[in-house]
Amino acid sequence: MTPLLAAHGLTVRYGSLAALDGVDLRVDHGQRHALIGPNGAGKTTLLDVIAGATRPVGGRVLLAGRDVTRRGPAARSRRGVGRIHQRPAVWATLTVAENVRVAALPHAVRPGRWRPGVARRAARATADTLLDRVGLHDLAARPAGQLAHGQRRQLEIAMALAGRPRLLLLDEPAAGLSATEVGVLVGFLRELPRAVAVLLVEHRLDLVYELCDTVTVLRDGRTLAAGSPAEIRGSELVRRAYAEGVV
Ligand SMILES: Nc1ncnc2c1ncn2[C@@H]1O[C@H](COP(=O)(O)OP(=O)(O)OP(=O)(O)O)[C@@H](O)[C@H]1O
Repeated sequence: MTPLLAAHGLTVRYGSLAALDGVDLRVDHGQRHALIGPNGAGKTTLLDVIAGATRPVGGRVLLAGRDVTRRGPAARSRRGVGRIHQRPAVWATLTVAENVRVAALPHAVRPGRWRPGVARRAARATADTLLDRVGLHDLAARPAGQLAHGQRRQLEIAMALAGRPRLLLLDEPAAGLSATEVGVLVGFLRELPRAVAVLLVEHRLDLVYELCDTVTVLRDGRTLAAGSPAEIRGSELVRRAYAEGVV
């Protein structure tokens, strides 16, 4: 079956540094795939390339078999790529509900059927549902800038889901969250429908092993290992890479 995401030979250079050096990655429909590795391994750069925010100097990105290497972030989003960032990116002066509605609007009606009133109503309904799901319904009227970090994280996830992604890129979603908030996040991610595949960058290996069925380990811009959580957990190569300098 054609994979949802296929990346071949991705290379990104910053001066003499190869942030990515010929990386291959495959994510299947509905998969929970983790990307781990020491600091500076290239994990965020790989998400950037998949999201279309960074153009590689070599390699190709295919989404459901289509080459999108030359397409920007908006085109990737239309093709089903959603993303949350290391630092939650929300519009601080808009309310929580408005943030999700704005994110939902371009996806609210099918292309060619655009009518402003219909789209606005659909976006409003999507926002209501998603704010319920992430537990922010009671804060819907609050400016997003007033939210605590963990709440912003939930809001950004709701905004990403408003784009109806088939592939959700999550960059360290647990960073800066309290233990309770991590529990909420994990519960939420476990309940995500399988129609959404997840590519998760996370330093907390307990979360990786709990949430993911496949793990790819990067180091110095290259793939060090890939396999099931059990295989990665048992890998001496991975253990050494982590012992030598991580997190
Ligand atoms: N815009 C940039 N300009 C120059 N170097 C960069 C840039 N972005 C990333 N790098 C370098 O590329 C390498 C890979 O960085 P990247 O952020 O992808 O790593 P990472 O695995 O996500 O690390 P971390 O776990 O610390 O977030 C690092 O050496 C980093 O310093």
